[in-house]
Amino acid sequence: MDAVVKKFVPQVPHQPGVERPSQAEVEAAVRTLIRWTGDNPEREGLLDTPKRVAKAYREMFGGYDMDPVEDLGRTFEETAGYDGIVIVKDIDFHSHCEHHMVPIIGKAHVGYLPDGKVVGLSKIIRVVEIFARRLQTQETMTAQIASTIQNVLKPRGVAVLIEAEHMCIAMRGIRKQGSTTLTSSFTGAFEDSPEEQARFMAMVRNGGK
Ligand SMILES: Nc1nc2c(ncn2[C@@H]2O[C@H](COP(=O)(O)OP(=O)(O)OP(=O)(O)O)[C@@H](O)[C@H]2O)c(=O)[nH]1
Ligand SMILES: [Zn+2]
Repeated sequence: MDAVVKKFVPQVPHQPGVERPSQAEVEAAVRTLIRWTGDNPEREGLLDTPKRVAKAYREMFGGYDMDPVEDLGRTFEETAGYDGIVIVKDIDFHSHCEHHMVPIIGKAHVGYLPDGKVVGLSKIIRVVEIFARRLQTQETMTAQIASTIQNVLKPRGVAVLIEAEHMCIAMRGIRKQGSTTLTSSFTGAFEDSPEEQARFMAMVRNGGK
């Protein structure tokens, strides 16, 4: 995990060298997929579907047009000296697996140890959203959230735990419902300290009780 975190460079909105197709090209591609299912794209109920799918894709994959660095740039230093752990837990997300382009549905838990400044809590949620709204593996998404917060906010450490169900496992292939995949990424003080990791995990599990 460490190697992934160190290699990651916050991504520019579009992948370099990728040019977006035209609306007509996307709609034609959706008509092709409809024919691949065995249905008829010319029947009435499917006539507007290519347009709807193109619009839905722009929304579900809107993370390529968003920059997490911007959101994390707005910080506050007036915290009355608070330097304890901050955790935003149970952040629901929907992503899509990069292998099958079907949903990954889960929750992210993100914690950090401030170093003189904190960030708006909604910005942590936005970072999760931005990486979720891209084609992903769960491991990559976990590492991207941790390393982006570490690199931009520069706290003493970041902890990310993601638990998710992959529809490519539930709906097709092995067709196993209800399995949950857990991934975690730790940077800074969390990376070096099993006690800090355990404290994060306990607070996520028990809400700090
Ligand atoms: N590591 C990892 N694997 C994932 C993730 N999402 C899906 N996968 C797996 O990616 C693998 C792709 O395997 P392949 O053998 O290339 O593709 P496939 O023939 O469709 O595989 P099956 O799903 O086993 O039918 C599968 O084992 C999926 O379960 C993820 O987020 N992380
Ligand atoms: Zn998949």
